[in-house]
Amino acid sequence: MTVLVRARDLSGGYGGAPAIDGLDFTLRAGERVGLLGPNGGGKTTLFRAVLGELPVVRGGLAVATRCAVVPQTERSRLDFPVSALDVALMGTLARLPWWRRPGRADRRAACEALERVGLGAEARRTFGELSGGQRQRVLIARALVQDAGLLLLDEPFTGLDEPSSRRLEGLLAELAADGRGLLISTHEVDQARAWDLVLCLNRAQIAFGAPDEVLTRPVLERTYGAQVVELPGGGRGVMPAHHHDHDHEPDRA
Ligand SMILES: Nc1ncnc2c1ncn2[C@@H]1O[C@H](COP(=O)(O)OP(=O)(O)OP(=O)(O)O)[C@@H](O)[C@H]1O
Repeated sequence: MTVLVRARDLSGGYGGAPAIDGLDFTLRAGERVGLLGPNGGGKTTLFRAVLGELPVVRGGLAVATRCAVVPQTERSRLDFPVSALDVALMGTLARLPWWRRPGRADRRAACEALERVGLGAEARRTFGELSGGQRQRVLIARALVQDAGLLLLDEPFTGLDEPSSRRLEGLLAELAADGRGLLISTHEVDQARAWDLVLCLNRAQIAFGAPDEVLTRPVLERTYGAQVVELPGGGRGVMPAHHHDHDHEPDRA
């Protein structure tokens, strides 16, 4: 399969110590790669490197396709009176010269993308009135209109209920089957199990490979520090960083 992203000993950051250090991975067309890491682990920084927004300090990063970001909908402005179609149509702006307004063909492409994500009937609805899962799918439609071969999804399952999550998972599987690459950031271990490959990142690359091989207790503990806990009733959880970060001294008797 075509290689879309290849990182070799990649390090980059914001001028001080590297925020990502020594990354080695390959993402091919048709693959869904989960990007797992704690707060501040470098997930957003890696996205920015892939988008070409961050100078590479060391190593190499080759990106062989157009990329589009699918942001968290919580961070999107929800009080604009824009329709789902308007948001999808924004995807055409990346392709148009600055002096051209979107035309009929662009509107058709935006409508088709909304159909593709199962929201053809919601095109006229106000973006902010849609459910979280629907907004996420509109933002995916926008990325499809950008004709992106690689989608960078920033914690797309945050705040979604179970049916919306299943539906989104199904859509991501279809997009991968179409030959797109997906890089999907998440805090959640169980979410990462759903993907073809997982990249564990805590500034340095901790592991990269199939979920069964990668998501072991030692790897998770190195990814999250000491934050992996056994859950009552079985399974493992990762404590959110703010529950036990260094800001709080342990109680002393
Ligand atoms: N614009 C910036 N300038 C300087 N340092 C930055 C900048 N953005 C991020 N950093 C630093 O780079 C490191 C990695 O941050 P990054 O946002 O990539 O992590 P993340 O995994 O996306 O975290 P989160 O899950 O909380 O979004 C952090 O130490 C952060 O403080």
